[in-house]
Amino acid sequence: MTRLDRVVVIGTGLIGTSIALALRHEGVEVCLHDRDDASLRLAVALGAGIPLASSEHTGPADVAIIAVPPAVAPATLKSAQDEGVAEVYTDTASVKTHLVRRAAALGCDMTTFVPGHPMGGRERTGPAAAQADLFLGRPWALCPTPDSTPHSLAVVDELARRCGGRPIVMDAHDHDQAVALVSHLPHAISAAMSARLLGAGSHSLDLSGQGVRDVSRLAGGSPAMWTEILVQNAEPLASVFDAVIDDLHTLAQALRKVSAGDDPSADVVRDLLERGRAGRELIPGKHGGPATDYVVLPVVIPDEPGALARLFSAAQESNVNIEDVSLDHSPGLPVAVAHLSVHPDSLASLSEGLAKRGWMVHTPPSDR
Ligand SMILES: NC(=O)C1=CN([C@@H]2O[C@H](COP(=O)(O)OP(=O)(O)OC[C@H]3O[C@@H](n4cnc5c(N)ncnc54)[C@H](O)[C@@H]3O)[C@@H](O)[C@H]2O)C=CC1
Ligand SMILES: O=C(O)C(=O)Cc1ccc(O)cc1
Repeated sequence: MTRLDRVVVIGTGLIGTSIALALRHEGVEVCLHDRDDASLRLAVALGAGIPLASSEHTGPADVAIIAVPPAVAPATLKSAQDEGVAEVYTDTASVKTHLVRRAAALGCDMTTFVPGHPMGGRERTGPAAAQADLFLGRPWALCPTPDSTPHSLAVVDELARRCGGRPIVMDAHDHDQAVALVSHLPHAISAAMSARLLGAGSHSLDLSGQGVRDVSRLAGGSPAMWTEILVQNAEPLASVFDAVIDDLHTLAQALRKVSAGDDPSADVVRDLLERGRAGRELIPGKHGGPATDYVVLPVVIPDEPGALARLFSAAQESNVNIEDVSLDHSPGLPVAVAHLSVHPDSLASLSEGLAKRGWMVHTPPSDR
């Protein structure tokens, strides 16, 4: 097994601290560094490791992880290598071709460097949002350069696995094309949709339900960091945008025709919705297999302490495993709606079990 006894994390924000916490759980010794003292102190207080500056070790660590914003990642790598903090280096930046080009131009040692990208994250930044299980079951792209040694790749592969991730080795160019579609496009669409809300009056915003919350989640990310990401992946991203704009343009045209009385144009609308549903079904589940299509059972619950606990225990008495749960609650109302996600085979037992125990359930129709 590849040795991973001591690591250095540079950049103790969301990603760096999450990696550090995951490695601490594995018993790995972690030294931390951040240019911002407050971030470093919080990461230390969370148990992510000890400050690099106070470490008694003088020799290089097994691997250093550069988890800083994309624009400063190449220069941070260069100074870490100049100081000899580790034998092997990786990073977590969301775009790879730009980083590799800049790192080579700065004279970084490309033999000990294996660019990486863990595909786990959230829309919050900083160590306070860090989670040890952020990468559990998530893909972790490894994009070795032509110069990266097999030993360097083996060390970074081991690092990703010890954090619970699934390493996938790929070329930096292919990586950037892929993330343009599956990561950067969703973020930009979330921002574009949410930006529309700026002009909306409160009479519109008051009607906000789960749909607008779901689609706007990513727009909550850091505009500064995401500008760096989108700008670094400009070409692949612009091409994906063109395709989406084509779809939306066709949709707008069809809607105008329908509104002018051309009923058959509704087929164009349906076609996009059908393709959308089919595309969504292709997204692999968290653990790489086909996505499990859970069904959601809405249950009305009183807005009072202990209501959720009673609901869960009723589900347990019905012998049903709840896979996920979300709550919809309108301010001022004495009730909320708990959406319980369960395996389709369990829906009937859960629905009957809860109804029998006095809960108000709304069994969904089988298809819409
Ligand atoms: N946010 C996300 O969900 C994901 C982000 N990434 C990538 O991971 C990297 C880090 O992102 P986050 O942790 O979200 O950002 P963050 O803003 O939470 O953390 C970045 C940290 O880097 C520190 N930093 C900045 N310049 C530095 C320097 N020169 N030397 C030392 N520390 C420095 C900052 O003080 C901050 O604590 C980015 O490159 C991002 O593209 C990758 C996967 C997911
Ligand atoms: O919030 C989410 O769902 C994400 O997908 C997070 C994310 C953000 C940036 C990345 O480079 C990779 C993953």
